[in-house]
Amino acid sequence: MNWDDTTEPTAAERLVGSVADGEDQAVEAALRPKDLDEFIGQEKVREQLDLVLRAARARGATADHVLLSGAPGLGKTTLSMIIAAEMEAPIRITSGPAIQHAGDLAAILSSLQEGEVLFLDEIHRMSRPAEEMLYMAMEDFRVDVIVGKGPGATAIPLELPPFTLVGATTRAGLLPPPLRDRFGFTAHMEFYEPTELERVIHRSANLLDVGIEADGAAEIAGRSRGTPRIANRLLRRVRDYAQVKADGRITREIAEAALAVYEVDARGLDRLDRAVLEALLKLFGGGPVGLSTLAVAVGEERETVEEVAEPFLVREGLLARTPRGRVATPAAWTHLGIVPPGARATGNGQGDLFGA
Ligand SMILES: Nc1ncnc2c1ncn2[C@@H]1O[C@H](COP(=O)(O)OP(=O)(O)OP(=O)(O)O)[C@@H](O)[C@H]1O
Ligand SMILES: [Mg+2]
Repeated sequence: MNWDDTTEPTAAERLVGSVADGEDQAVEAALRPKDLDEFIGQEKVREQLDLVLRAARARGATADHVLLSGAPGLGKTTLSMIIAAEMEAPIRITSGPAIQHAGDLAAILSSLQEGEVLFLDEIHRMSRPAEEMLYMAMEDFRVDVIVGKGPGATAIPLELPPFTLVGATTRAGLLPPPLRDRFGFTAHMEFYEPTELERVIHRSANLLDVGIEADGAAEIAGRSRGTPRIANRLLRRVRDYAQVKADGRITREIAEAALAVYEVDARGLDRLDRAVLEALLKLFGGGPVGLSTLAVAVGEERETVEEVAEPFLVREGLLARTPRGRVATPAAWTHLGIVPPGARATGNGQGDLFGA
């Protein structure tokens, strides 16, 4: 399998997908917190980063290199911009896939100003030669520029001004250890708690000039899969609904009705997630069942089920991957409101869906 591609497979335009779509990109800049105080949640990361940056400022030095790792939409790009803002330094933004040749990187590095923040998104997707050049740049603030080809090629050493590299990756495990080790500080971003997402939603609603009640924000937060990007996206869709179907104000009822239209359920599962779970429960008695069989049952590609639907179901404790196949957890039966076949003899007063 080719793990080089970090984008999710196409489960076309999922409302609960965590990777940014075009609309997200257009509006996200306006919703980004500008400094550490405004950045919600991630308490540990904020506290540690605050120390790193304060200490550097006090020394009048350039901050150490920072690696940000975490799932899409948790705030890595946002934090990189905050780091630059807190250091009152300019920021240069590029990404691993944009750096094909070591020369591309040399050109960027050699044009950095002293103290500048270089944000290297998707750093795990950089080419090998560029990566090796980066090792030296990070450690010694120096690069060797190769001039000429073949036997006549010579390496010309080039001094660089001190800079701060901020690398971001959704897959820290894919980074070669020599690269990982050259970061002075690594921040692991976690999924957000619902109460934190409520604060994200209130803040965004405020910026978008949308009226929202506490209940309404809580309802959206609970369906946002621990991800600010998804919270902001659901907020925009609920806002649309509130404007068209009501007076524009977001209440719990409005949020529920809007998200029912978009088929995002109370735990943030969408149609695909539910289809997978439903097939597992109804057709295979909760499993174990092989991935391929499950995929055929829901009419999707294996990869779509495995990479798009399953990670969240596993994270939520609704599905388990076992050596014998996929298995539903008790929480899955509860969530879909289906009584497991073995449970009817217990006579606990629940409806018997399977006949007497
Ligand atoms: N802690 C936070 N507080 C408030 N808003 C946040 C926070 N983290 C992220 N956001 C919002 O979520 C959106 C996505 O964040 P961002 O682009 O920084 O994610 P990312 O981790 O860089 O994602 P990707 O891996 O796709 O590049 C932004 O609009 C940002 O405003
Ligand atoms: Mg980003």
